[in-house]
Amino acid sequence: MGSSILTPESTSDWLAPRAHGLIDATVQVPASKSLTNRYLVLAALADGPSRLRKPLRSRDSDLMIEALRVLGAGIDELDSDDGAGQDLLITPIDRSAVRGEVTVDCGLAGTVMRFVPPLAALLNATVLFDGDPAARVRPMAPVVTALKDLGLHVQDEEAGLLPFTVASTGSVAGAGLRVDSSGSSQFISAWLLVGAFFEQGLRIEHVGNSVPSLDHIHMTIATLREVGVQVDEPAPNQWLVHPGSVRAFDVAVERDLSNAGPFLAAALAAGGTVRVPDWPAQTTQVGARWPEILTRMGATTSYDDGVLTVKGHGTIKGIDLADASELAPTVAALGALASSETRLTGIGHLRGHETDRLAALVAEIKALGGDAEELADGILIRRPVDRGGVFHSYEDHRMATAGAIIGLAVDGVRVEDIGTTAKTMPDFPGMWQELAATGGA
Ligand SMILES: O=C(O)C1=C[C@@H](OP(=O)(O)O)[C@@H](O)[C@H](O)C1
Ligand SMILES: C=C(OP(=O)(O)O)C(=O)O
Repeated sequence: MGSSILTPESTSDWLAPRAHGLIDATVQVPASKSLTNRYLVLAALADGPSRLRKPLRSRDSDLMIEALRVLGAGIDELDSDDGAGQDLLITPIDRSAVRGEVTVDCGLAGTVMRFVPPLAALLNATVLFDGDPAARVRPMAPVVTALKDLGLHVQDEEAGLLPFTVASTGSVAGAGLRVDSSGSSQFISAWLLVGAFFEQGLRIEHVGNSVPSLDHIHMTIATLREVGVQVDEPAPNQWLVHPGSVRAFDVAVERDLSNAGPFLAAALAAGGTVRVPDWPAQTTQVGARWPEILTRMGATTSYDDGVLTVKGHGTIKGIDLADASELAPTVAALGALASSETRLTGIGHLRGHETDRLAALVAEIKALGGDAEELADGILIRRPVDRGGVFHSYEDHRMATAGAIIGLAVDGVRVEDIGTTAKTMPDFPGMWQELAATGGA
């Protein structure tokens, strides 16, 4: 009888499709999480209604939408011009209104938990911020310290972690902040996004070890400049936001190049060709690095008429790569299939992402027969995986997609909680099955 009983794990695990032949797929990836959530914040503060064309709709963007609604923004859905998607029309927050006590659910979204508390400082409101149990261990101290340094009343029961309450009258003099952003670039982006609304603007200086994910800070600055906010970088690790306003805007949101990563990586994992249309010619997304990374790992890539094409040729080479930021779990999955070592460095802060990604990757690669170890600021993958088994996702969308990549090439990989991919890609399981089916899965 024992053998016929399904354990809870076996009922909820998702058997990753195994591609037995070359794949040949064209994949439309959803819009960028990072751009969608920046545009949402800026639209909520703009001087008139703004329109986001085909933004991301996923758990992280829906948490941001709900947070901004709770704080007084109007957010309505509209059919896109081509009828093939939805746009969002955002009516900004009336900052003169008195809001009283409200609660914001941050889920597990770093962009919500780091970007929205500074916005609350601009309102006459008392806002309780909380999130998933897994969010309650993500680093938040630099946000709380900065709020206090600006003179706001913050009540945090456990110093520097969610949940906490921010009380503001809505007027902040601004001036200068020193922020330790060695744990996340979001600690800088958060203040850049709202600095123009402080009476004197905002001068921000990073103190501490190096700032990770610098591309995301460049994205914040580029986005601010698009909507008329003046931002200077007087010296490395220093930023100056001039007092001003956000011009209402109408923008088509770029596709998410980080989320394109697992699909492009599939061309190497399974062999074959993957095309991603609507690849921007110019972008601030860190995913712009995919052509270079995948070429170094053995693919050939080409870009023509807005379509990025990646072809795999049956071998995967290990890579030495610094500062891969949110691309790291995808590169690690390829590293776990590669014929030589992969060393990813400059990503120590991934220990504070959705889970401790360094520990999680090492544990899961070892569980499938590979060999890997944590480095002070990254991971080293020594030997590829050689068998299937359960690949735990730790409520982390990028761990789940890493398991799916490995499962394309290795029999019997079962990804625990594939639904966690809804954080940024609600249709991932279906899109992945479709891609794998082109390889005979
Ligand atoms: O600002 C953003 O949109 C993000 C910044 C990065 O955070 P870290 O600096 O914590 O890596 C990135 O990894 C995250 O997925 C999104
Ligand atoms: C680190 C990530 O997310 P977050 O925005 O929650 O920090 C990520 O998406 O890889």
